[in-house]
Amino acid sequence: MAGNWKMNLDHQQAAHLVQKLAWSLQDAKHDFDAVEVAVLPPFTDLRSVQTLIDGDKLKLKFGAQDLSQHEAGAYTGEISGAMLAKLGCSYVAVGHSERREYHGETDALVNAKLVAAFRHGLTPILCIGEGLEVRKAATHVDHCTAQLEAALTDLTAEQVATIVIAYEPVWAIGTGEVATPEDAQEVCAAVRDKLAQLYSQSLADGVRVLYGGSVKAANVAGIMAQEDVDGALVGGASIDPAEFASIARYRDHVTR
Ligand SMILES: O=C(CO)COP(=O)(O)O
Repeated sequence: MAGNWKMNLDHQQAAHLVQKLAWSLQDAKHDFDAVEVAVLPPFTDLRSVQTLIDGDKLKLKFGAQDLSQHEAGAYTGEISGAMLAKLGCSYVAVGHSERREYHGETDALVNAKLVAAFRHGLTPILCIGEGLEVRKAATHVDHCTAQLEAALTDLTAEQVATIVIAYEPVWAIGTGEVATPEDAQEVCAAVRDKLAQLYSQSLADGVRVLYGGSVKAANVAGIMAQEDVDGALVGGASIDPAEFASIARYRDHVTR
C-alpha cells in the first residue's frame, strides 16, 4: 500500500503524519510482512521522514514521487536518483499521469527515468493508465499495455522482476470516480499477461501490480479482492493517517 502525497504537506506536517500513521498501524498490530506500507512525500519532506523512520525504527518504507533521468550537473530544479538513494528511499514513482500531462513526460523519458532509478538501487513504481477519451473508445487495455512495453524498453528481466506497476486510470484520479473492481482487474490482468509474454509467466506472477484512483477505506476491500490486484497507490486518502491506516488494513474490512 503506497501513499502518493503529491504536492501536499511541509516537512513538519510530514513528520506528524508519519507518526500518526505509525501509531495507528502499531496499535492495530499491523502485519508489515503481509502488507508493506510506503509513503511518497514531496522531496522537501524526505529528510524529515527518513530521520523519523530510521530513528524510531518504524517499519514504514518511503520514496519519492519522481527523479531526474540524469546523473548530475546543470539541470536546475532536478533531483537525481543518487540523492534519493542517499536519503534511504526504497521507492520512486515514475511516469505518474500528472507528470505525463503537466510536464510532458513521454514514454521514452519514463523509460530513461526507470533506467536511472535502477542505476541507484531504487525500486520504481511505474504508473500507467488511460484518459477518459481512450476509455470511451474502449482501447484502454491496448493503451496501457503499449505504455508498459515502451516504458520497459531495454530493461533486463532481473530489473523488471523487481518493478512495481501501478494502473491508474486518469479519469478516476482525484475525481471520486473509482473504477469498478472489474475495471481494475481487467487492466491489471492484461499487465500481467503482457509481462508473461515479454518475459516469463513466473516473472509476471511475481511482479506487484497496484491499482490507483480514488481508493478509500470504503472501497479498497473490493478492489483488493481481485486476483491480479496486489495493492493500491493512494493519493488524496493517503494524507489522512487514520484513513490510510485503514486502507492498509483492508483485510479487516467486511465490505467485500
Ligand atoms: O494519483 C493517484 C495516486 O498516485 C490517485 O489519486 P487519488 O487517490 O487522489 O485519486
